[in-house]
Amino acid sequence: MRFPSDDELTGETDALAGLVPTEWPEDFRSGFACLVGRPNAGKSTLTNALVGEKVAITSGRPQTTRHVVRGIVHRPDGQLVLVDTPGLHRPRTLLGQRLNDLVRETLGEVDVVVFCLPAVEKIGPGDRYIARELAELRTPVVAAATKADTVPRDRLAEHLIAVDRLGKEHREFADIVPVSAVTGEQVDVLTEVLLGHLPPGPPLYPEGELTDEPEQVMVAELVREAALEGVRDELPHSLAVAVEEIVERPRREGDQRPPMLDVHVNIYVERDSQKAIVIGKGGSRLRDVGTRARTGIEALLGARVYLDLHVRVAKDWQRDPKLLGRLGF
Ligand SMILES: Nc1nc2c(ncn2[C@@H]2O[C@H](COP(=O)(O)OP(=O)(O)OP(=O)(O)O)[C@@H](O)[C@H]2O)c(=O)[nH]1
Repeated sequence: MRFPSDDELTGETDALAGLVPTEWPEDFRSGFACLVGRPNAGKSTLTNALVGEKVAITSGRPQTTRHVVRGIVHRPDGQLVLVDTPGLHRPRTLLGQRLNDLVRETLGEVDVVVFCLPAVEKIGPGDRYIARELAELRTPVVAAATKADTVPRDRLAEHLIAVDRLGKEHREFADIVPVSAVTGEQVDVLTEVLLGHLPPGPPLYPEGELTDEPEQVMVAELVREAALEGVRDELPHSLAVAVEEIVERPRREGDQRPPMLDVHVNIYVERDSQKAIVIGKGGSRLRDVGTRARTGIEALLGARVYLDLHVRVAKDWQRDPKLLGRLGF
């Protein structure tokens, strides 16, 4: 009963293929950035657009940072490492408080913060709360007017003015960049702006490296994404996912097919009504969730997967320190 190593999954023997380069241009810059913004602000989509491909996994390498790396942007003149921050929320629950401590710590340690403010929505109390928090930091903050493709130019201009005003009310933004992660418009500009905020230094990761997020976290996230699809508004923060076990099935000698993994996952919700939403009529929605998540997990792990999903009601899981610990908070 063990989780197969990366080597076994990819068939690669040289896990360190592509070492960190020993030579780099004199004016090379490298460092860390964090994307923040209220839920649905476009952080994940923008991360993928900046990295240029869907984040892939690699592991078994010491981390340069204590933080979870979401993606790495490689450019001839610099390297930008995007690290994860859990959502920045008003601390209403224990989860909120813990997240916020973690968020503050992370934000204080990166070189630049990207504050995502979607152009489709008016700036609201949630954004102001984050702006106030960011004003406490010394880290430069770049405001990204995300989802710029969704509004006409005049609305975008109004949004940019509102973003500028928000900065002036709290702490002026180092830059304001409209960007669309979907059309790719201005993604390069944003990358350039962010690189400009990094200190001079050597590349931190080998070229080709995209992220070193542990498999279990990535698997949990794929399930969470699938489970929230279409019901994000109803269950935004009431759903947590824990990967209980990933077990490789024994194989007959000489079997050339990819390994078969049993992946056991619990989805936690807070109320029976939420459980019903996740499961759907006669279990139809949960089956779809499973199919979607399984496809992603198979691509991620390079293995065939049997995905076993259980939806459990854990009343007030957000306030239960033991359960929070198990869920990785
Ligand atoms: N049209 C358009 N839609 C976008 C863009 N970026 C994100 N979206 C959509 O906006 C929704 C939310 O995007 P996410 O990237 O998941 O947002 P997030 O900030 O990571 O959300 P949380 O995980 O809830 O914090 C998704 O449906 C995306 O497809 C964009 O540039 N243009």
